[in-house]
Amino acid sequence: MSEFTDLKSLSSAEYLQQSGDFLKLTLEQPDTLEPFSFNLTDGTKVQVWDTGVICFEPAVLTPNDIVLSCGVHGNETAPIEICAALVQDVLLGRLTLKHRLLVLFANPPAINASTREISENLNRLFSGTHSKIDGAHNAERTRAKALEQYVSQFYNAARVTETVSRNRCLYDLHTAIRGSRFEKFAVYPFLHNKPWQKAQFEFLHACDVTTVLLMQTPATTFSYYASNTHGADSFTIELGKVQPFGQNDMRRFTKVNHALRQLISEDAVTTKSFDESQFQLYQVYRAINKQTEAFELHFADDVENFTCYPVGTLLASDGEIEYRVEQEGEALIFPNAKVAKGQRAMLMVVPTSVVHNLA
Ligand SMILES: O=C(O)CCC(=O)N[C@@H](CCC(=O)O)C(=O)O
Ligand SMILES: [Zn+2]
Repeated sequence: MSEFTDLKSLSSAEYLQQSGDFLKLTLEQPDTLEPFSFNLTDGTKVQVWDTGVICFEPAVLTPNDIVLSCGVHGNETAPIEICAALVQDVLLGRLTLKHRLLVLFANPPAINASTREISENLNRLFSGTHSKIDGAHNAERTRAKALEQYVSQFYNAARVTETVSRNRCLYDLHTAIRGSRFEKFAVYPFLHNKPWQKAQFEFLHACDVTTVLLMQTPATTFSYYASNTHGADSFTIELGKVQPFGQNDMRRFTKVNHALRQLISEDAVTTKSFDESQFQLYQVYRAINKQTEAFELHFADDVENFTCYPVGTLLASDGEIEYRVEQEGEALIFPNAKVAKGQRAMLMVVPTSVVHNLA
């Protein structure tokens, strides 16, 4: 389609069929988009459920239900660019879909504003937190509730046969505020002591993600919601450091791009057998929550995720409270003094192994 095609002269369906640019359509109408649907020439049904919410259903049934999400934090642009290109290629017939797919551009107003959030952190509002009675009403709460409904609708609408059990996954793609000793890493939500999945580590390896943080407690994140509520294989996947649109070096995402495209268009992703020695595995040693507005970090903004300091080093203070390194090998991750009071301001993590609980 010509780059001069005017969105306003076409219906949304016509625009999408001609341009494949679902991200542009979403960002032009960031608050709401009337649902519509059409079929691709190969029979794949395309349904737009809302702004940023697009569902694809191939004509032939497979057991896999795949959700890809991005833009939960509006300034994390690389995953948004990856997903937008992937959706466009499916819509324009350059990538043939094999499995049911739901793609979510999670927080369009924050993407437009190039900010992490508008009113509050969307990724702290899942598993019903959006509707806690003492909470505020805002666009992120409304969106968190809607996203839960769309994910439920997607998984529940799968055409189930009696003999085939379905495989659900949800990969929530992010980038981190800081640089990282290990550029890409995943957060594996708490599985309530069920075994960690070897096939999922193999998929992460194919995505060029070999650092994994294993969580030991429930969370209010999107990935924990998908895992705990829907039994999906799910991760938060951090693909590098935040950059403005157009400033991502897309060559750094070749492997993850390829793996995601294989995931949706082929029977299986090409993987290597799991070998723990090729991974950096961590578990949470302690979570440090911001208790007062006096919370401050005692290291520089360019200190990378997974940095270790000697035992006794002062890392943060919160009024009278001091947080010092307690254990050899303890590494910091996601330090952020700007979070809301009561929220996680930093995690301290330690190396671990999964061989004792792996399926
Ligand atoms: O770089 C940071 O400090 C934050 C990056 C980010 O958005 N991380 C996610 C992790 C979610 C999880 O724990 O699964 C977040 O904080 O929401
Ligand atoms: Zn994020």
